[in-house]
Amino acid sequence: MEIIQIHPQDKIDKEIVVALGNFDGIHLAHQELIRQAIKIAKKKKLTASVLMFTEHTKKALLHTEQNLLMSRRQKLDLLEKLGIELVVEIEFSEIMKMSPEYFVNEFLAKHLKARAIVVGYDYRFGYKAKGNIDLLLAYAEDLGLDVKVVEAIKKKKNIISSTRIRDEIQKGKIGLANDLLGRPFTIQGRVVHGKSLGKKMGYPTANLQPLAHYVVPKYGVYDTNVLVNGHLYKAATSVGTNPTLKESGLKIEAHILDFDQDIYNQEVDLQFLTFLRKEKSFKNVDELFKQIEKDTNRVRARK
Ligand SMILES: Cc1cc2nc3c(=O)[nH]c(=O)nc-3n(C[C@H](O)[C@H](O)[C@H](O)COP(=O)(O)O)c2cc1C
Ligand SMILES: Nc1ncnc2c1ncn2[C@@H]1O[C@H](COP(=O)(O)OP(=O)(O)O)[C@@H](O)[C@H]1O
Repeated sequence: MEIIQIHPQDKIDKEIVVALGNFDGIHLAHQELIRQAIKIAKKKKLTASVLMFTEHTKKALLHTEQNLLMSRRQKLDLLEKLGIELVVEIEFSEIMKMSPEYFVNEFLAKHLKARAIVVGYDYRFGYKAKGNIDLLLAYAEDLGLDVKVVEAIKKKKNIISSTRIRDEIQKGKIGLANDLLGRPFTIQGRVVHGKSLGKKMGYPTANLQPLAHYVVPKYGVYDTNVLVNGHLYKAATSVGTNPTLKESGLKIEAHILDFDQDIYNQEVDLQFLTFLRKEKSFKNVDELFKQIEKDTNRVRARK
């Protein structure tokens, strides 16, 4: 899969079919859009592409909201796995300024050489999101562009959306979120140093520094898997502020079962499977670690 970063004036030299959207999470409905794009690409001999909006690095650093379902790396890896051939990245601030007409007639049709477009039923585009599906269809007809609009896909009577998945994760409904994603919600993070109390008490934990501004799962303990160096291990994971220890700030820590390696500074993938219990403030550290033992046993018992 080829990845290119462009500015509004740049032109690309391939004729493409382009799937449009933000694709945070690449959930089941996003996956359908991507399948449709690939189908059209095969039929019309076009390059199967996705247009991705990036944030200016400085702005991304200032970003205070924590709501992403995946990092850029995770998105690119999944798009490649699904069969996308080209990802075109452009800064959102540059797209935002284009009028709906310029976005379709100039940017998509001329600069990107889009010959077909795949969008979801509620797609908006252009300056102040003024463009909608009807407008897109009208411009496309004049240009002779093929447009495939994917209807709203539902699961359990509700439309699948990134917003809905974020809400479920924040409520601890990981099972449902994973059903809508079509895979486990996964936080990528680097293992950093904590207070080293875990090791002393027989339950070392890998403290994760997330690699993106992920949505934060409901505080509590989760049954998880963790991918370390290509190996998948079971792990009992805590998300929260560790109230027993009067700590402050968010901590995501995984006790990996049957594991005894130094993994400081390594990047791992933490896959959330089930919410086990709420975070609690225990009377003392011994009580806390008795409970951690029980949590670990529940994870061990999982098939
Ligand atoms: C499975 C598991 C469950 C946890 N549950 C709680 C909890 O309910 N309340 C709490 O204050 N801390 C909880 N923690 C966090 C521990 O306080 C923390 O992992 C421990 O103090 C070790 O910290 P360290 O990695 O900085 O050494 C839990 C940790 C794990 C691994
Ligand atoms: N089973 C395990 N689960 C998680 N981390 C482990 C495990 N075994 C060894 N480690 C290593 O030990 C570190 C955790 O030990 P801990 O005492 O909790 O230290 P810290 O407070 O720095 O997180 C991890 O970052 C990792 O390098």
